[in-house]
Amino acid sequence: MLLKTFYIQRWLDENTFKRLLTFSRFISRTERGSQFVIDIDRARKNKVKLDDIISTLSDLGIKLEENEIKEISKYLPEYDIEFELKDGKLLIKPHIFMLDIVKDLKEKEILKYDKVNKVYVTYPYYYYILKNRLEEYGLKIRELKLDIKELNVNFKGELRDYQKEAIETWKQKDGSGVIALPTGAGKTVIGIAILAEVKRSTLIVTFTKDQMIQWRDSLFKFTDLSKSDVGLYYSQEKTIRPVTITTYHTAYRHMKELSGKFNLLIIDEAHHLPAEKFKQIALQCIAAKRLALSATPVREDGKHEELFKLMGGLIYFKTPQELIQKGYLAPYELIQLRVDLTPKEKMKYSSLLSQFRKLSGGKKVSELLQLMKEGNQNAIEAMKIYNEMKKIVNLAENKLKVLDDIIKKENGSKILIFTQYVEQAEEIAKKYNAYLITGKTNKNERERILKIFKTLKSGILVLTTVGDEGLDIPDANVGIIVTGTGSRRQFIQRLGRLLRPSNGKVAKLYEIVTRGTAEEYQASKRKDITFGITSYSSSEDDLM
Ligand SMILES: Nc1ncnc2c1ncn2[C@@H]1O[C@H](COP(=O)(O)OP(=O)(O)OP(=O)(O)O)[C@@H](O)[C@H]1O
Repeated sequence: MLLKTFYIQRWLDENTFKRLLTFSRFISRTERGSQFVIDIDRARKNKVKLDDIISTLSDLGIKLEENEIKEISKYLPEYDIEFELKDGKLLIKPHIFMLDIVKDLKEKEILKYDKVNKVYVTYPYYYYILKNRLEEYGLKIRELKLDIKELNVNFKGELRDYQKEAIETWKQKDGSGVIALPTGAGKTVIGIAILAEVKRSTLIVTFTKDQMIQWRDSLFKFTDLSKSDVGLYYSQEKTIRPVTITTYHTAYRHMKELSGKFNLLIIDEAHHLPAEKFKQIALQCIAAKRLALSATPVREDGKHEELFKLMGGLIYFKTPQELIQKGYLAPYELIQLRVDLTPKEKMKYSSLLSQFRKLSGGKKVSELLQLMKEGNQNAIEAMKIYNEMKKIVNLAENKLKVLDDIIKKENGSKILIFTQYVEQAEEIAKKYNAYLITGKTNKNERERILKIFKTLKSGILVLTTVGDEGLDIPDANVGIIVTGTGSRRQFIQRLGRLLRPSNGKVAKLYEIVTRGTAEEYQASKRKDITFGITSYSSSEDDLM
Protein backbone atom coordinates (compact mmCIF):
# COMPACT_ATOMS: atom_id res chain seq x y z
CA MET A 1 0.00 0.00 0.00
CA LEU A 2 1.44 3.38 -1.08
CA LEU A 3 0.94 6.51 0.99
CA LYS A 4 2.60 9.90 0.94
CA THR A 5 4.92 10.99 -1.92
CA PHE A 6 7.92 13.11 -0.99
CA TYR A 7 10.86 14.81 -2.78
CA ILE A 8 14.49 15.13 -1.74
CA GLN A 9 16.59 17.82 -3.37
CA ARG A 10 19.91 17.06 -1.73
CA TRP A 11 22.36 14.41 -2.96
CA LEU A 12 21.82 11.08 -1.13
CA ASP A 13 24.74 8.91 0.01
CA GLU A 14 24.35 5.16 -0.43
CA ASN A 15 23.40 4.41 3.25
CA THR A 16 20.69 7.07 3.37
CA PHE A 17 19.34 5.89 0.02
CA LYS A 18 19.22 2.27 1.33
CA ARG A 19 17.51 3.42 4.54
CA LEU A 20 14.82 5.21 2.51
CA LEU A 21 14.23 2.07 0.42
CA THR A 22 13.42 0.10 3.61
CA PHE A 23 10.10 1.93 3.83
CA SER A 24 9.61 3.70 0.50
CA ARG A 25 9.98 3.30 -3.29
CA PHE A 26 12.22 5.49 -5.48
CA ILE A 27 10.05 6.73 -8.36
CA SER A 28 12.31 9.03 -10.46
CA ARG A 29 14.46 12.16 -10.58
CA THR A 30 12.30 15.24 -11.23
CA GLU A 31 12.89 19.01 -11.27
CA ARG A 32 11.61 18.96 -7.66
CA GLY A 33 14.33 16.44 -6.72
CA SER A 34 14.32 12.62 -6.20
CA GLN A 35 10.74 11.40 -5.90
CA PHE A 36 9.85 8.67 -3.34
CA VAL A 37 6.56 7.21 -2.10
CA ILE A 38 6.03 5.58 1.31
CA ASP A 39 5.30 1.88 0.83
CA ILE A 40 3.64 0.38 3.96
CA ASP A 41 4.09 -3.24 2.91
CA ARG A 42 7.78 -2.70 2.40
CA ALA A 43 8.06 -0.94 5.79
CA ARG A 44 6.28 -3.85 7.49
CA LYS A 45 8.44 -6.45 5.75
CA ASN A 46 11.57 -4.61 6.93
CA LYS A 47 10.10 -4.19 10.44
CA VAL A 48 10.42 -0.42 10.12
CA LYS A 49 8.54 1.43 12.83
CA LEU A 50 6.67 4.70 12.61
CA ASP A 51 9.41 6.41 14.67
CA ASP A 52 12.07 5.31 12.14
CA ILE A 53 10.17 6.89 9.25
CA ILE A 54 9.57 10.14 11.13
CA SER A 55 13.22 10.44 12.24
CA THR A 56 14.71 9.48 8.83
CA LEU A 57 12.56 12.03 6.97
CA SER A 58 13.14 14.77 9.55
CA ASP A 59 16.94 14.20 9.19
CA LEU A 60 16.33 14.96 5.50
CA GLY A 61 14.36 18.10 6.29
CA ILE A 62 10.95 16.58 5.63
CA LYS A 63 8.41 17.07 8.45
CA LEU A 64 5.34 14.80 8.35
CA GLU A 65 2.02 16.53 9.17
CA GLU A 66 -0.11 15.24 12.09
CA ASN A 67 -2.71 13.77 9.75
CA GLU A 68 0.01 12.06 7.68
CA ILE A 69 1.49 10.49 10.88
CA LYS A 70 -2.00 9.38 11.91
CA GLU A 71 -2.56 7.84 8.48
CA ILE A 72 0.73 5.90 8.62
CA SER A 73 0.20 4.82 12.25
CA LYS A 74 -3.07 3.18 11.18
CA TYR A 75 -1.04 0.73 9.12
CA LEU A 76 2.28 0.91 10.81
CA PRO A 77 1.82 0.71 14.65
CA GLU A 78 4.13 2.56 16.94
CA TYR A 79 4.76 -0.58 19.01
CA ASP A 80 5.91 -4.08 18.15
CA ILE A 81 4.01 -5.57 21.06
CA GLU A 82 1.04 -4.22 23.00
CA PHE A 83 0.04 -5.65 26.41
CA GLU A 84 -3.49 -5.48 27.76
CA LEU A 85 -5.00 -6.72 31.04
CA LYS A 86 -8.57 -7.93 30.55
CA ASP A 87 -10.79 -9.91 32.93
CA GLY A 88 -7.84 -11.33 34.86
CA LYS A 89 -6.10 -12.40 31.65
CA LEU A 90 -2.96 -10.94 30.01
CA LEU A 91 -3.39 -10.22 26.27
CA ILE A 92 -0.32 -9.79 24.05
CA LYS A 93 -1.01 -8.09 20.68
CA PRO A 94 1.95 -8.62 18.31
CA HIS A 95 2.64 -6.30 15.34
CA ILE A 96 5.65 -8.35 14.43
CA PHE A 97 6.22 -12.09 14.16
CA MET A 98 7.02 -13.16 17.74
CA LEU A 99 6.39 -16.92 17.74
CA ASP A 100 10.12 -17.78 17.66
CA ILE A 101 10.65 -15.71 20.82
CA VAL A 102 7.84 -17.38 22.78
CA LYS A 103 7.91 -20.85 21.20
CA ASP A 104 8.83 -22.60 24.47
CA LEU A 105 5.99 -20.90 26.35
CA LYS A 106 3.55 -21.86 23.59
CA GLU A 107 4.70 -25.50 23.67
CA LYS A 108 4.18 -25.56 27.44
CA GLU A 109 0.71 -24.10 26.80
CA ILE A 110 1.55 -21.15 29.01
CA LEU A 111 0.68 -18.95 26.02
CA LYS A 112 -2.34 -19.67 23.85
CA TYR A 113 -2.96 -17.94 20.48
CA ASP A 114 -6.46 -16.51 19.96
CA LYS A 115 -6.86 -16.68 16.17
CA VAL A 116 -10.04 -14.61 16.15
CA ASN A 117 -8.62 -11.58 17.97
CA LYS A 118 -5.07 -12.25 16.75
CA VAL A 119 -3.62 -12.00 20.28
CA TYR A 120 -1.71 -14.31 22.59
CA VAL A 121 -3.42 -14.98 25.93
CA THR A 122 -1.80 -15.97 29.24
CA TYR A 123 -1.92 -15.31 32.97
CA PRO A 124 -0.86 -11.90 34.34
CA TYR A 125 1.71 -13.87 36.38
CA TYR A 126 3.89 -14.06 33.22
CA TYR A 127 3.79 -10.32 32.43
CA TYR A 128 7.25 -9.32 33.71
CA ILE A 129 8.82 -12.53 32.37
CA LEU A 130 7.41 -11.84 28.90
CA LYS A 131 8.11 -8.11 28.99
CA ASN A 132 11.79 -8.62 29.91
CA ARG A 133 12.23 -11.32 27.28
CA LEU A 134 10.67 -9.22 24.50
CA GLU A 135 12.68 -6.15 25.50
CA GLU A 136 15.88 -8.22 25.30
CA TYR A 137 15.01 -8.67 21.61
CA GLY A 138 14.98 -4.89 21.23
CA LEU A 139 11.23 -4.80 20.62
CA LYS A 140 9.18 -1.72 21.40
CA ILE A 141 6.60 -2.59 24.03
CA ARG A 142 3.42 -0.80 25.00
CA GLU A 143 3.47 -1.61 28.70
CA LEU A 144 0.45 -2.07 30.92
CA LYS A 145 -0.80 1.03 32.67
CA LEU A 146 -1.18 -0.41 36.17
CA ASP A 147 -3.11 1.31 38.92
CA ILE A 148 -0.33 0.79 41.51
CA LYS A 149 0.17 3.37 44.25
CA GLU A 150 3.29 4.51 46.11
CA LEU A 151 2.90 3.85 49.86
CA ASN A 152 4.07 6.27 52.52
CA VAL A 153 4.89 3.65 55.17
CA ASN A 154 7.66 2.91 57.70
CA PHE A 155 8.22 -0.18 59.85
CA LYS A 156 8.08 0.71 63.55
CA GLY A 157 9.03 -2.63 65.19
CA GLU A 158 12.31 -4.29 66.09
CA LEU A 159 13.08 -7.30 63.88
CA ARG A 160 14.60 -10.49 65.35
CA ASP A 161 17.83 -11.82 63.80
CA TYR A 162 16.15 -14.68 61.91
CA GLN A 163 13.45 -12.30 60.66
CA LYS A 164 16.12 -9.96 59.28
CA GLU A 165 17.84 -12.96 57.71
CA ALA A 166 14.60 -14.09 56.08
CA ILE A 167 13.93 -10.61 54.68
CA GLU A 168 17.49 -10.26 53.35
CA THR A 169 17.17 -13.63 51.62
CA TRP A 170 13.87 -12.57 50.06
CA LYS A 171 15.47 -9.37 48.74
CA GLN A 172 18.41 -11.30 47.31
CA LYS A 173 15.91 -13.52 45.51
CA ASP A 174 14.73 -10.42 43.69
CA GLY A 175 11.55 -10.11 45.78
CA SER A 176 10.05 -13.57 45.63
CA GLY A 177 10.03 -16.70 47.77
CA VAL A 178 8.41 -18.92 50.38
CA ILE A 179 9.41 -18.37 54.02
CA ALA A 180 8.62 -21.30 56.33
CA LEU A 181 8.75 -20.59 60.04
CA PRO A 182 6.93 -22.28 62.93
CA THR A 183 3.65 -20.85 64.10
CA GLY A 184 4.21 -17.89 66.37
CA ALA A 185 7.67 -17.14 64.95
CA GLY A 186 6.51 -13.83 63.52
CA LYS A 187 5.73 -14.48 59.84
CA THR A 188 3.12 -11.73 59.89
CA VAL A 189 5.76 -9.32 61.20
CA ILE A 190 8.12 -10.34 58.39
CA GLY A 191 5.39 -9.70 55.82
CA ILE A 192 4.76 -6.26 57.27
CA ALA A 193 8.45 -5.35 57.32
CA ILE A 194 8.71 -6.36 53.65
CA LEU A 195 5.62 -4.31 52.79
CA ALA A 196 7.30 -1.32 54.46
CA GLU A 197 10.39 -1.92 52.29
CA VAL A 198 8.55 -2.26 48.98
CA LYS A 199 6.30 0.77 49.65
CA ARG A 200 3.89 -0.12 46.85
CA SER A 201 0.27 -1.31 46.67
CA THR A 202 0.06 -4.68 48.42
CA LEU A 203 -2.50 -7.48 48.40
CA ILE A 204 -2.48 -9.70 51.51
CA VAL A 205 -4.31 -13.03 51.24
CA THR A 206 -5.26 -14.84 54.46
CA PHE A 207 -7.32 -17.92 55.12
CA THR A 208 -9.82 -16.82 57.75
CA LYS A 209 -11.58 -13.57 58.62
CA ASP A 210 -9.86 -13.62 62.04
CA GLN A 211 -6.50 -13.71 60.33
CA MET A 212 -7.52 -10.73 58.17
CA ILE A 213 -8.31 -8.75 61.31
CA GLN A 214 -5.04 -9.91 62.94
CA TRP A 215 -3.10 -8.68 59.88
CA ARG A 216 -4.86 -5.31 59.95
CA ASP A 217 -4.17 -4.89 63.68
CA SER A 218 -0.53 -5.90 63.22
CA LEU A 219 -0.16 -3.47 60.29
CA PHE A 220 -1.18 -0.57 62.51
CA LYS A 221 0.91 -1.92 65.41
CA PHE A 222 4.13 -2.30 63.39
CA THR A 223 3.88 0.52 60.83
CA ASP A 224 2.75 4.14 60.57
CA LEU A 225 0.25 3.33 57.79
CA SER A 226 -2.78 5.59 57.88
CA LYS A 227 -6.16 3.92 58.46
CA SER A 228 -7.33 5.08 55.02
CA ASP A 229 -4.50 3.12 53.35
CA VAL A 230 -5.83 -0.26 54.50
CA GLY A 231 -8.97 -1.96 53.19
CA LEU A 232 -10.69 -5.29 53.84
CA TYR A 233 -12.00 -7.17 50.83
CA TYR A 234 -14.21 -10.11 51.79
CA SER A 235 -17.81 -11.30 51.96
CA GLN A 236 -19.06 -8.44 54.16
CA GLU A 237 -17.17 -5.56 52.51
CA LYS A 238 -15.17 -4.93 49.33
CA THR A 239 -12.84 -2.04 50.08
CA ILE A 240 -9.82 -1.79 47.78
CA ARG A 241 -7.04 0.40 49.21
CA PRO A 242 -3.28 0.54 48.58
CA VAL A 243 -3.00 -2.22 51.22
CA THR A 244 -5.90 -4.60 50.71
CA ILE A 245 -6.42 -7.63 52.94
CA THR A 246 -8.57 -10.41 51.58
CA THR A 247 -9.29 -14.13 52.01
CA TYR A 248 -8.56 -17.00 49.63
CA HIS A 249 -12.26 -17.66 49.12
CA THR A 250 -13.06 -14.06 48.15
CA ALA A 251 -9.87 -13.37 46.20
CA TYR A 252 -10.11 -16.24 43.74
CA ARG A 253 -13.67 -15.21 42.86
CA HIS A 254 -12.73 -11.56 42.32
CA MET A 255 -9.30 -11.65 40.72
CA LYS A 256 -10.67 -9.76 37.69
CA GLU A 257 -11.12 -6.80 40.03
CA LEU A 258 -7.84 -7.31 41.93
CA SER A 259 -5.54 -8.52 39.16
CA GLY A 260 -3.71 -5.35 38.09
CA LYS A 261 -3.76 -3.27 41.26
CA PHE A 262 -0.84 -4.55 43.32
CA ASN A 263 2.94 -4.68 43.11
CA LEU A 264 3.43 -6.95 46.15
CA LEU A 265 1.43 -10.13 46.77
CA ILE A 266 1.65 -11.64 50.27
CA ILE A 267 0.12 -15.09 50.64
CA ASP A 268 -0.33 -16.14 54.28
CA GLU A 269 -0.99 -19.80 55.24
CA ALA A 270 0.49 -20.46 51.80
CA HIS A 271 0.06 -24.26 52.01
CA HIS A 272 -3.51 -23.57 50.85
CA LEU A 273 -2.40 -21.85 47.64
CA PRO A 274 -1.73 -24.91 45.43
CA ALA A 275 -5.40 -25.94 45.61
CA GLU A 276 -6.75 -25.90 42.02
CA LYS A 277 -8.96 -22.84 42.51
CA PHE A 278 -6.71 -20.87 44.88
CA LYS A 279 -3.67 -20.99 42.62
CA GLN A 280 -5.63 -18.74 40.28
CA ILE A 281 -4.93 -15.98 42.83
CA ALA A 282 -1.18 -16.17 42.18
CA LEU A 283 -1.64 -16.71 38.44
CA GLN A 284 -4.05 -13.81 37.89
CA CYS A 285 -2.20 -11.34 40.10
CA ILE A 286 0.21 -9.10 38.17
CA ALA A 287 2.35 -8.38 41.28
CA ALA A 288 6.06 -8.36 40.45
CA LYS A 289 7.02 -9.10 44.04
CA ARG A 290 5.69 -12.16 45.84
CA LEU A 291 5.99 -13.48 49.39
CA ALA A 292 4.51 -16.74 50.67
CA LEU A 293 4.36 -17.47 54.40
CA SER A 294 3.63 -20.83 56.02
CA ALA A 295 4.53 -22.93 59.04
CA THR A 296 3.96 -26.04 56.99
CA PRO A 297 4.59 -25.45 53.29
CA VAL A 298 5.17 -29.15 52.57
CA ARG A 299 1.85 -30.74 51.66
CA GLU A 300 1.05 -34.41 52.07
CA ASP A 301 -0.09 -34.49 48.43
CA GLY A 302 3.20 -33.07 47.14
CA LYS A 303 1.47 -30.02 45.67
CA HIS A 304 3.92 -27.74 47.52
CA GLU A 305 6.00 -27.89 44.33
CA GLU A 306 3.22 -25.86 42.69
CA LEU A 307 3.44 -23.34 45.53
CA PHE A 308 7.18 -22.99 45.11
CA LYS A 309 6.75 -22.43 41.33
CA LEU A 310 4.05 -19.79 41.77
CA MET A 311 5.74 -17.90 44.60
CA GLY A 312 9.42 -18.30 43.94
CA GLY A 313 10.67 -21.40 45.71
CA LEU A 314 11.38 -22.17 49.35
CA ILE A 315 14.01 -19.62 50.35
CA TYR A 316 14.12 -19.70 54.16
CA PHE A 317 13.02 -21.94 57.02
CA LYS A 318 13.79 -22.53 60.70
CA THR A 319 12.54 -25.34 62.94
CA PRO A 320 10.96 -24.70 66.34
CA GLN A 321 14.05 -26.26 67.97
CA GLU A 322 16.26 -23.61 66.37
CA LEU A 323 13.96 -20.83 67.56
CA ILE A 324 13.53 -22.36 71.02
CA GLN A 325 17.32 -22.35 71.41
CA LYS A 326 17.26 -18.62 70.61
CA GLY A 327 14.49 -18.11 73.18
CA TYR A 328 11.96 -16.93 70.61
CA LEU A 329 9.60 -19.89 71.05
CA ALA A 330 8.57 -21.72 74.17
CA PRO A 331 10.35 -25.06 74.68
CA TYR A 332 7.92 -27.93 74.36
CA GLU A 333 7.46 -31.55 75.17
CA LEU A 334 5.64 -34.08 72.96
CA ILE A 335 3.88 -36.81 74.96
CA GLN A 336 2.15 -39.67 73.13
CA LEU A 337 -0.16 -41.79 75.28
CA ARG A 338 -1.49 -45.11 73.99
CA VAL A 339 -4.85 -46.57 74.89
CA ASP A 340 -6.41 -49.92 74.05
CA LEU A 341 -9.73 -50.44 72.39
CA THR A 342 -12.19 -52.12 74.75
CA PRO A 343 -12.82 -55.82 73.90
CA LYS A 344 -16.15 -54.83 72.37
CA GLU A 345 -14.52 -52.10 70.25
CA LYS A 346 -11.72 -54.48 69.27
CA MET A 347 -14.18 -57.10 68.05
CA LYS A 348 -16.09 -54.56 65.98
CA TYR A 349 -12.86 -53.05 64.57
CA SER A 350 -11.36 -56.37 63.47
CA SER A 351 -14.58 -57.60 61.84
CA LEU A 352 -14.85 -54.32 59.93
CA LEU A 353 -11.15 -54.60 59.02
CA SER A 354 -11.62 -58.05 57.43
CA GLN A 355 -14.70 -56.83 55.52
CA PHE A 356 -12.68 -53.82 54.38
CA ARG A 357 -9.79 -55.99 53.18
CA LYS A 358 -12.20 -58.21 51.21
CA LEU A 359 -13.92 -55.25 49.55
CA SER A 360 -10.78 -53.20 48.94
CA GLY A 361 -8.85 -56.07 47.34
CA GLY A 362 -5.64 -54.65 48.76
CA LYS A 363 -6.15 -51.28 47.07
CA LYS A 364 -4.90 -48.14 48.86
CA VAL A 365 -7.42 -45.67 50.28
CA SER A 366 -6.38 -43.08 47.70
CA GLU A 367 -7.19 -45.57 44.89
CA LEU A 368 -10.52 -46.44 46.52
CA LEU A 369 -11.44 -42.75 46.75
CA GLN A 370 -10.81 -42.44 43.01
CA LEU A 371 -12.87 -45.59 42.26
CA MET A 372 -15.63 -44.32 44.53
CA LYS A 373 -15.84 -41.13 42.44
CA GLU A 374 -16.27 -43.39 39.39
CA GLY A 375 -19.19 -45.08 41.15
CA ASN A 376 -17.44 -48.40 41.87
CA GLN A 377 -19.81 -50.17 44.29
CA ASN A 378 -17.12 -52.16 46.10
CA ALA A 379 -15.08 -49.00 46.68
CA ILE A 380 -18.16 -47.17 47.99
CA GLU A 381 -18.88 -50.01 50.42
CA ALA A 382 -15.22 -50.26 51.45
CA MET A 383 -15.01 -46.55 52.20
CA LYS A 384 -18.19 -46.67 54.28
CA ILE A 385 -16.58 -49.40 56.41
CA TYR A 386 -13.32 -47.50 56.48
CA ASN A 387 -15.00 -44.45 58.01
CA GLU A 388 -16.78 -46.61 60.59
CA MET A 389 -13.38 -48.01 61.60
CA LYS A 390 -11.91 -44.51 61.91
CA LYS A 391 -14.76 -43.52 64.19
CA ILE A 392 -14.18 -46.51 66.48
CA VAL A 393 -10.50 -45.57 66.72
CA ASN A 394 -11.14 -41.89 67.28
CA LEU A 395 -13.99 -42.25 69.76
CA ALA A 396 -12.36 -45.07 71.74
CA GLU A 397 -13.81 -45.11 75.24
CA ASN A 398 -10.40 -45.29 76.92
CA LYS A 399 -9.32 -42.06 75.28
CA LEU A 400 -11.68 -40.14 77.54
CA LYS A 401 -10.29 -41.94 80.61
CA VAL A 402 -6.74 -40.89 79.72
CA LEU A 403 -8.00 -37.38 78.93
CA ASP A 404 -9.41 -37.23 82.45
CA ASP A 405 -6.04 -38.22 83.95
CA ILE A 406 -4.23 -35.53 81.95
CA ILE A 407 -6.70 -32.82 82.94
CA LYS A 408 -6.31 -33.77 86.62
CA LYS A 409 -2.51 -33.77 86.29
CA GLU A 410 -2.44 -30.44 84.42
CA ASN A 411 -4.95 -28.74 86.68
CA GLY A 412 -4.17 -25.03 86.90
CA SER A 413 -2.82 -24.90 83.33
CA LYS A 414 -4.40 -23.23 80.33
CA ILE A 415 -5.44 -26.21 78.25
CA LEU A 416 -6.51 -26.47 74.61
CA ILE A 417 -8.20 -29.74 73.65
CA PHE A 418 -8.43 -30.65 69.95
CA THR A 419 -10.82 -33.14 68.41
CA GLN A 420 -12.19 -33.32 64.89
CA TYR A 421 -15.64 -34.55 66.03
CA VAL A 422 -18.15 -31.90 67.09
CA GLU A 423 -20.20 -34.30 69.20
CA GLN A 424 -17.07 -35.47 71.05
CA ALA A 425 -16.05 -31.82 71.58
CA GLU A 426 -19.49 -31.02 73.00
CA GLU A 427 -19.33 -34.09 75.32
CA ILE A 428 -15.89 -33.08 76.65
CA ALA A 429 -16.84 -29.41 77.09
CA LYS A 430 -19.99 -30.39 79.00
CA LYS A 431 -18.13 -32.85 81.26
CA TYR A 432 -15.44 -30.31 82.27
CA ASN A 433 -17.60 -27.23 82.02
CA ALA A 434 -15.08 -25.99 79.46
CA TYR A 435 -15.28 -23.34 76.75
CA LEU A 436 -16.17 -24.74 73.32
CA ILE A 437 -15.53 -23.49 69.79
CA THR A 438 -16.56 -25.63 66.84
CA GLY A 439 -17.40 -25.00 63.19
CA LYS A 440 -20.97 -24.39 64.40
CA THR A 441 -19.94 -21.48 66.69
CA ASN A 442 -20.89 -18.15 65.08
CA LYS A 443 -18.36 -15.38 64.64
CA ASN A 444 -19.46 -13.13 67.51
CA GLU A 445 -19.70 -16.02 69.97
CA ARG A 446 -16.25 -17.25 68.85
CA GLU A 447 -14.71 -13.81 69.38
CA ARG A 448 -16.44 -13.48 72.78
CA ILE A 449 -15.16 -16.86 73.99
CA LEU A 450 -11.59 -16.19 72.76
CA LYS A 451 -11.60 -12.80 74.46
CA ILE A 452 -12.65 -14.30 77.82
CA PHE A 453 -10.33 -17.30 77.55
CA LYS A 454 -7.34 -15.03 76.83
CA THR A 455 -7.87 -13.22 80.13
CA LEU A 456 -8.05 -16.42 82.23
CA LYS A 457 -5.12 -17.64 84.32
CA SER A 458 -6.18 -21.26 83.78
CA GLY A 459 -9.03 -23.08 82.09
CA ILE A 460 -9.98 -25.42 79.27
CA LEU A 461 -10.97 -24.55 75.72
CA VAL A 462 -12.21 -27.38 73.46
CA LEU A 463 -11.71 -26.92 69.73
CA THR A 464 -12.55 -28.90 66.60
CA THR A 465 -10.42 -28.50 63.48
CA VAL A 466 -11.63 -24.91 63.21
CA GLY A 467 -9.01 -24.11 65.83
CA ASP A 468 -6.03 -25.14 63.75
CA GLU A 469 -4.80 -21.98 62.12
CA GLY A 470 -4.20 -18.42 63.12
CA LEU A 471 -5.39 -18.85 66.72
CA ASP A 472 -3.46 -16.54 69.04
CA ILE A 473 -3.59 -17.59 72.71
CA PRO A 474 -0.03 -16.74 73.78
CA ASP A 475 -0.20 -18.17 77.31
CA ALA A 476 -1.88 -21.52 76.56
CA ASN A 477 0.66 -24.10 77.72
CA VAL A 478 -0.99 -27.50 77.35
CA GLY A 479 -2.49 -29.04 74.23
CA ILE A 480 -4.29 -32.38 74.12
CA ILE A 481 -5.08 -34.01 70.81
CA VAL A 482 -7.90 -36.48 71.50
CA THR A 483 -8.56 -37.23 67.84
CA GLY A 484 -6.94 -35.79 64.79
CA THR A 485 -6.53 -36.59 61.15
CA GLY A 486 -3.27 -37.97 59.88
CA SER A 487 -2.32 -34.62 58.36
CA ARG A 488 1.11 -33.62 59.57
CA ARG A 489 0.38 -29.99 58.71
CA GLN A 490 -2.59 -29.92 61.03
CA PHE A 491 -0.51 -31.49 63.78
CA ILE A 492 2.14 -28.80 63.43
CA GLN A 493 -0.45 -26.02 63.42
CA ARG A 494 -1.92 -27.46 66.64
CA LEU A 495 1.50 -27.66 68.23
CA GLY A 496 2.13 -24.13 67.08
CA ARG A 497 -0.85 -22.87 69.04
CA LEU A 498 1.17 -23.49 72.18
CA LEU A 499 4.51 -22.14 71.11
CA ARG A 500 3.94 -18.47 71.65
CA PRO A 501 6.76 -17.54 74.05
CA SER A 502 5.80 -16.40 77.53
CA ASN A 503 8.11 -16.24 80.55
CA GLY A 504 9.31 -19.62 81.82
CA LYS A 505 6.65 -21.51 79.89
CA VAL A 506 7.32 -25.08 78.82
CA ALA A 507 4.53 -26.12 76.49
CA LYS A 508 3.24 -29.69 76.47
CA LEU A 509 1.42 -31.41 73.64
CA TYR A 510 -0.31 -34.67 74.52
CA GLU A 511 -1.49 -36.97 71.79
CA ILE A 512 -3.82 -39.82 72.76
CA VAL A 513 -3.55 -42.65 70.23
CA THR A 514 -5.29 -45.99 70.00
CA ARG A 515 -2.91 -48.94 70.17
CA GLY A 516 -2.85 -51.50 67.38
CA THR A 517 -4.50 -49.24 64.85
CA ALA A 518 -3.18 -47.08 62.05
CA GLU A 519 -3.57 -44.03 64.30
CA GLU A 520 -0.70 -45.40 66.39
CA TYR A 521 1.35 -45.97 63.24
CA GLN A 522 0.74 -42.38 62.16
CA ALA A 523 1.75 -41.03 65.54
CA SER A 524 4.91 -43.16 65.66
CA LYS A 525 5.97 -41.68 62.34
CA ARG A 526 5.44 -38.26 63.87
CA LYS A 527 7.81 -39.02 66.76
CA ASP A 528 10.63 -37.38 64.91
CA ILE A 529 8.46 -34.40 64.12
CA THR A 530 10.63 -31.67 62.75
CA PHE A 531 9.47 -28.52 61.18
CA GLY A 532 12.24 -28.86 58.68
CA ILE A 533 11.09 -29.66 55.22
CA THR A 534 11.62 -33.38 55.68
CA SER A 535 10.11 -35.87 53.30
CA TYR A 536 7.73 -37.16 55.97
CA SER A 537 4.33 -37.57 54.47
CA SER A 538 1.42 -39.18 56.24
CA SER A 539 -1.52 -40.20 54.18
CA GLU A 540 -4.81 -41.86 54.77
CA ASP A 541 -3.33 -45.00 53.23
CA ASP A 542 -1.30 -45.53 56.36
CA LEU A 543 -4.48 -46.14 58.23
CA MET A 544 -4.92 -49.58 56.79
N1 LIG B 1 9.86 -8.81 65.74
C1 LIG B 1 8.82 -8.86 66.58
N2 LIG B 1 8.61 -7.84 67.44
C2 LIG B 1 7.57 -7.89 68.30
N3 LIG B 1 6.66 -8.89 68.38
C3 LIG B 1 6.83 -9.93 67.54
C4 LIG B 1 7.91 -9.96 66.59
N4 LIG B 1 7.79 -11.12 65.88
C5 LIG B 1 6.69 -11.76 66.37
N5 LIG B 1 6.12 -11.04 67.35
C6 LIG B 1 4.93 -11.38 68.12
O1 LIG B 1 4.82 -12.81 68.22
C7 LIG B 1 3.46 -13.22 68.04
C8 LIG B 1 3.37 -14.16 66.85
O2 LIG B 1 3.73 -13.42 65.70
P1 LIG B 1 2.97 -13.68 64.34
O3 LIG B 1 1.50 -13.67 64.53
O4 LIG B 1 3.58 -12.80 63.31
O5 LIG B 1 3.43 -15.19 64.13
P2 LIG B 1 3.07 -16.04 62.88
O6 LIG B 1 4.26 -16.82 62.53
O7 LIG B 1 2.47 -15.14 61.84
O8 LIG B 1 1.95 -16.97 63.47
P3 LIG B 1 0.94 -17.84 62.56
O9 LIG B 1 1.75 -18.99 62.05
O10 LIG B 1 -0.14 -18.20 63.52
O11 LIG B 1 0.48 -16.92 61.45
C9 LIG B 1 2.63 -11.97 67.78
O12 LIG B 1 2.02 -11.56 68.99
C10 LIG B 1 3.66 -10.95 67.32
O13 LIG B 1 3.28 -9.64 67.66
